[in-house]
Amino acid sequence: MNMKFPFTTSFGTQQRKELLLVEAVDEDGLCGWGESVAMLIPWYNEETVKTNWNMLEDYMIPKLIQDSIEHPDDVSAKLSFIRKNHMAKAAIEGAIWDLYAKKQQVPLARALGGSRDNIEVGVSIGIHKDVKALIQTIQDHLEQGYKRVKLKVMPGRDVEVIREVRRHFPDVPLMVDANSAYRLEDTDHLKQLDEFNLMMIEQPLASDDIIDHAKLQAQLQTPICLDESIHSVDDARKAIDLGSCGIINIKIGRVGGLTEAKKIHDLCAERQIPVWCGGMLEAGVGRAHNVAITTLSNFLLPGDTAASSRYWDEDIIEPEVTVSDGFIAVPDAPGIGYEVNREKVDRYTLSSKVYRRPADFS
Ligand SMILES: O=C(O)CCC(=O)c1ccccc1C(=O)O
Ligand SMILES: [Mg+2]
Repeated sequence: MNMKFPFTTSFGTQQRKELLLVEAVDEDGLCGWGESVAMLIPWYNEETVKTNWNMLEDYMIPKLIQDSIEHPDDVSAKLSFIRKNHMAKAAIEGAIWDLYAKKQQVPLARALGGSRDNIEVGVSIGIHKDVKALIQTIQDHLEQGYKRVKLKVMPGRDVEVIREVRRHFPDVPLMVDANSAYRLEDTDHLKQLDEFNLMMIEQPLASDDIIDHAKLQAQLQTPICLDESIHSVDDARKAIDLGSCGIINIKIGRVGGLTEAKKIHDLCAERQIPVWCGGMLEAGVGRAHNVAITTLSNFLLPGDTAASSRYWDEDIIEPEVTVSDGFIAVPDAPGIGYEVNREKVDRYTLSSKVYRRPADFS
């Protein structure tokens, strides 16, 4: 699928998306859907669409197919013999969560323990070459009701750009995301951001770091939010203990699925660390999963899950995810609550494969 606009971050520009969908079908013919957020190039983490397919085919599906699954919370334990590959794990676990919720005839949001019936959303805006164009993009999204604006930044596209944005929008809830573009030596430079009353600065330093982030946070007033650095509830605990961040971005794919996402959410609630749901330019299935997890009580800040129409001329779900006054209404149909449009999925499909349980499975 091609996005409506090229999206530029400190690691590169993307517009074409290939996404891996997993459909889990039970003995009664009920089906659940999951979407991998891996990209075509391993920029954000080490996974790609192809490595996901490989991991699913060679290790994950053979393991899950050989015994019964009582509850979706069991999936991550069954797959724990495989290191990392979190986006592939999340794709299949997500399909099983959706299937489970449909079987229980409850919305996925409720199956996960969420209680909100609408969620507040913001928008993530890529690096623009031209500041005027950026101001216009921000203006357009504020008019559409988005509750906060996140700007991608990198060295050379930061302090002066934010100053100009603040001049136009002095009171807008604003944050920035560096996708690991800085180093600890940039501390003095990053301190200049404190004057802009930013909600947070997301992932300024290395994707595998929590030590330097703690040193940086000690020097900054603006809270650091970790994205890339948090892969598990243990990572979150260590980062909180070290003082590496004041806020955590939860992405279902990055942490290996909804079960781990819930654990991080619960830990952060206990430790009074607000969380919000990050985005990975998802199509409808992934977007629907993000909506469901965001209904949990400690998702206290607007997420990056914007409307389908921000990204796609046509999404693969019905209805599409829509935003009104900065809120998404959480669907109340069972499972993810949106229908996957099979005709559209078929039209976009490059390859697909069916894996069946052995005939003697009981
Ligand atoms: O609109 C979205 O889905 C969020 C976009 C976004 O910020 C992002 C997109 C791709 C990879 C990483 C990130 C990020 O949050 O760091
Ligand atoms: Mg980020």
